Amino acid sequence: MQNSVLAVGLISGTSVDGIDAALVEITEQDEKLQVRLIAGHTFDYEPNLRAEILAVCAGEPRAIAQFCELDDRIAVAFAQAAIAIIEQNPQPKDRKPNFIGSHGQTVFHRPPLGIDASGKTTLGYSVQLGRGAVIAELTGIKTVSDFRVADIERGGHAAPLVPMLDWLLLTHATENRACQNIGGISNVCYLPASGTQDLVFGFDNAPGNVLIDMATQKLFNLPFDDGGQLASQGNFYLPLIESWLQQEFFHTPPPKSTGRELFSPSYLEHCLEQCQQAQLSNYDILATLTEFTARVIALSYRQFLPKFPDRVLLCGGGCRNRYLVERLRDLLAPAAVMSTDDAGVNADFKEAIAFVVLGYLKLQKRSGNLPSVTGAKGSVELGRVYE
Ligand SMILES: Nc1ncnc2c1ncn2[C@@H]1O[C@H](COP(=O)(O)OP(=O)(O)OP(=O)(O)O)[C@@H](O)[C@H]1O
Ligand SMILES: CC(=O)N[C@H]1[C@@H]2OC[C@@H](O2)[C@@H](O)[C@@H]1O[C@H](C)C(=O)O
Repeated sequence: MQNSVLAVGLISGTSVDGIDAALVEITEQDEKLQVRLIAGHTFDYEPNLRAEILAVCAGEPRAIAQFCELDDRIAVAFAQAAIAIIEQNPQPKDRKPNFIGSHGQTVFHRPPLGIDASGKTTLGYSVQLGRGAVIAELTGIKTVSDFRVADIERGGHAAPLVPMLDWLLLTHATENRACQNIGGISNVCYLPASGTQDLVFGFDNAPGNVLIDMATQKLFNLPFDDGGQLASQGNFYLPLIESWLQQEFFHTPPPKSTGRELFSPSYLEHCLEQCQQAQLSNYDILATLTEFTARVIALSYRQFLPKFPDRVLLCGGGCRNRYLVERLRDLLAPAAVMSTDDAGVNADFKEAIAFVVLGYLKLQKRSGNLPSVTGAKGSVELGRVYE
């Protein structure tokens, strides 16, 4: 049976740089999914809204009423992004999207702590703002949202969730692959050749651009290190990197997830103080933070992946940082390193596409999580539908 749907995927990630919107057509035949990206666009947050999101992410206290107001402001921005991408890309016969899959904006993420000696269970907690009900109301389109809740209820980390898309679209017949997302935070998904769903393995493995971005803003008053050109003018300082690599998170076995709670402004401050004590120039500092990011990724492969991959497929904004990619090529040899663009999945909009696919699975009453990745007790449908 062939089934074709049109949908919009929406996400703002941990970089908080803007809302990624993807207009996508999904076609399914004999359980083989085909995903066509019709259009992708990033809609920048209005600066005041972005500043408020970053303040909440950094743990600044807010009254519950302010928090709810922020939730609705984000939802309105998401709805506007959906409407804009639909209007900018009129479809034949005035075809309208069947649904929106919206991840929202993560502002807090705490992994599950499991069961302690006294028998107390602490489930994870993950807060995404931009409620689906408002998006559905403003767009008039059925919206699937709240994707992380059900996995958390089963004891999982509810992150990363994109490995379902990686498995569906990027598994290779003979090659062991790793999909490496470098967003604000980095996460990896290991796809064994012709592997079944239960053999997929993935986890949040490193900071992504978060430290590099914060340092670029602080030291150079620029939003990010375009192409890695600032870092490429410096020399990295290995003794500091080696000491930073000792951090517990990097040595904790998966399942594991993290966020801006760990790689926070105060984490960066601590790094910067040490760099200044070592008398590094601003260029050296960026080179050191970039090398640190690349080495954490490489270390995680050697420590935790079942096998070293034949090929690494990069996605997320970090794959536009040429210096970082060059360092990864060196550190991940002999694996071939390229972008998911070269394997048929747009590297900038992969996460937005993933939330279309997860929304599609929900509407088909199919499970969306991978317990082998999130550590949940079982497979479960992800998301809540708002009409
Ligand atoms: N040309 C470029 N050169 C260097 N870095 C870039 C470039 N373009 C984007 N980036 C980096 O990518 C970041 C955005 O990446 P992305 O949109 O994948 O993050 P995200 O989706 O917010 O994060 P996450 O995947 O953790 O949720 C920017 O903040 C910037 O650091
Ligand atoms: C809680 C949360 O939003 N986590 C993000 C974050 O950003 C990257 C990494 O950490 C990943 O685990 C996840 O996002 C993507 C979309 C995911 O769930 O696959």
